[in-house]
Amino acid sequence: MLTYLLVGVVGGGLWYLFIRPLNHFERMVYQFTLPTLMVKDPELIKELTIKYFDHFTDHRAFIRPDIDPLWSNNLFALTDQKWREMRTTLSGFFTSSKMKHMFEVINEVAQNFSTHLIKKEENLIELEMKDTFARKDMINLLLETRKGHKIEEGNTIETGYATVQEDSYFGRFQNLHHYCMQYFQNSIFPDKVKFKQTKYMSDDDITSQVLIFFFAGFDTVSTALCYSAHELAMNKNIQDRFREEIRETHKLHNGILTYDSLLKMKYMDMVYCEILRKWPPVFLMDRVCTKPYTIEPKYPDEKTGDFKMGDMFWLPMFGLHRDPKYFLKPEVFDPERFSDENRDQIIPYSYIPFGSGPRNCIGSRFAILESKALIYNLLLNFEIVPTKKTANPLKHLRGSFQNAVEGGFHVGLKRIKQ
Ligand code: HEM
Repeated sequence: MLTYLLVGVVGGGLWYLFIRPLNHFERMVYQFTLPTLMVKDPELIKELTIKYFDHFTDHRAFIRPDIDPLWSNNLFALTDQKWREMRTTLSGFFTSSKMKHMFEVINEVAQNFSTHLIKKEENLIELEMKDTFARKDMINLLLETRKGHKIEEGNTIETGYATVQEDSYFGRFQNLHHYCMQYFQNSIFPDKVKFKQTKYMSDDDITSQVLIFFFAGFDTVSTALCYSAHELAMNKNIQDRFREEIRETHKLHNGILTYDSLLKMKYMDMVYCEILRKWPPVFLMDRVCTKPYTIEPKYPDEKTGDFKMGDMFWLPMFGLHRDPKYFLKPEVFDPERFSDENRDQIIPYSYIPFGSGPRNCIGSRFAILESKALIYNLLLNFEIVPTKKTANPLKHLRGSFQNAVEGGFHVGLKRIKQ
């Protein structure tokens, strides 16, 4: 009896402290002693991230500027006015025309990825994408940073950031990213960037931005690609239809992929949007209150939600994207959710893989472009199939800070004879 009482009291206390629903829109969680509002209501997401963005401009700082200036000066970590100025400067580097300008490089490396696999001359290449990429390439990246701006003949590609060995398949994709980052550094940031007519970005500022572009895009894009490979392997019909569209585009443009033709591919876009819906690489994002704010109650029995400076809220991407209120049968991989007819039914701000408002992902265009270029070249030459090692359903690895799955992403690549 006493045990039941104890369990009831402790359980109730924990529930009250950590997961009690307060209002229609929210759930309070604690990061140790720091109360954090988990915002579940799309309308409130809009209110806090767009309409009253001025009250919640920053992400939480993990590293003090005096300890690591390189980290704290990057766009993700910058706060308030410094963030505004840097964001204004950097936004110009991610416009459609800049992406168009980079496309040749992006596609060249994406093609190289497929060519390398074709050279294997194996009927079925069995791969674990994430593992290969994470273990081998991070080591290479850290140890072999060197100069150079070329793709060499043979089995090794050199970039300004890394040398990736020939058996490292998704590393070849990573090179796409490294290569483009080098482009940013060499071509878009010549010597010093002019900053608001009077100021200049220092070398350290530039390095900080290149650092965050690399890290923010490093794991996210390759994670999205791993999930893409898995879902396409498990959904043959979708893969076949997707390849059909790729072949049509290939034929129509005499085998030359252009920026415009890639982005015109509707089914590709539907598939990639659905990947980011079902498997958002960033499953949670934070904001810190920088100016006091009160959320007004919506229903008579609700209380106001008072934010003071330093309080936080979280945007739960994964939770929203898997909520049956917003996406029917959320576990089902269904690109039709993003067809022209159905897209309008998606409740605004229930789908936010790149975050929301002025602080959203600055690299989203770039991420989409490099992912699509890689998938295009891959599907043109290979059928992605499940192997004995393919886990289905995938299970997220608990206790990992990264977005990883139990046992890894195993698929097979079957060469398509042209
Ligand atoms: C599929 C790939 C990617 C996903 C899902 C993703 C997602 C996100 C999310 C959710 C945020 C936070 C947005 C918010 O707080 O509202 C973010 C911020 C950011 N991302 Fe990405 N990202 C991706 C790829 C990239 C790439 C390729 C780059 C760089 C080239 C990049 C650079 C950044 C930067 C610099 C920020 C901070 C923006 C700021 O604070 O102003 N991301 N990203």
